[in-house]
Amino acid sequence: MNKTNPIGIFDSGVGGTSIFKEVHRLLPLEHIIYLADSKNAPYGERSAAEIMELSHKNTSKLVKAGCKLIIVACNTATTNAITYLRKTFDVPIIGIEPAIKPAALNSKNKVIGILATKGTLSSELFTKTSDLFTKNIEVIEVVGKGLVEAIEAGKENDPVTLKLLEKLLQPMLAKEIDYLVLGCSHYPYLIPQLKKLLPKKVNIIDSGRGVARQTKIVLKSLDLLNEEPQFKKPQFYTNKDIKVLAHLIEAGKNNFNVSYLDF
Ligand SMILES: N[C@@H](CCC(=O)O)C(=O)O
Repeated sequence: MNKTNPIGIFDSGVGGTSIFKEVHRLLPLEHIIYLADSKNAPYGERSAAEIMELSHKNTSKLVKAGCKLIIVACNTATTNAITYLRKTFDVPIIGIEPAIKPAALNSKNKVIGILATKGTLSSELFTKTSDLFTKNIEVIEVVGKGLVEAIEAGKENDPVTLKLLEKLLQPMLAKEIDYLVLGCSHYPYLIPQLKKLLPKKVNIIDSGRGVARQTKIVLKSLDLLNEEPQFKKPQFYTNKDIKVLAHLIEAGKNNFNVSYLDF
């Protein structure tokens, strides 16, 4: 494998672009190929077998494109399929999991909230991690049903989305959480709306920076970090609508390529 080969990132849709941004910020010399499987979103309501099959399809495409490392920028795909992917593909694979550990360690109230998909919250991997770090912590888990669809449709500011968000936060507000963990890579796109609905003392955390840092560590350890200037623009592919994706990554302002691809 060559240092100049691309990093491959996939998500069930546009949400993983929140992870892409952190990776691109930390590793600007890396060429990145991003797959948005928006046609099959949301993954969170699918069975573990379906999530594995879709994750296999996406990883296979990125491996065939010569990617030197794959980032599963989707909590639902990571928690349901990463063990299988690592067994199946001979390429380093980095996943994303809800940042429960820092929330649990830093919570003063000892009550934290986690907003994620049904697929993530019901996965074995999530349950194991959560049990490990939340011994003396109350965890209020809420399935963000409907939020991925809203973001995929570019409706973050729609009154229906805001009402839904308000309803989803109710159980967490009632228990006075002081940390909200965003356990889905789509949700960082709702941070401005969440800030308006939550008291100031509530810290909102996601896993984007951690994934970027981990990517750098792994590439360095394998001597695969690209150190040469590189002129290839990050390449995004979607199998649905390019408009929302282009808007989220500000493709007009940034020098990014967005194309339609049937995959
Ligand atoms: N990006 C989402 C995928 C959710 C979905 O498609 O339901 C995640 O991190 O879980």
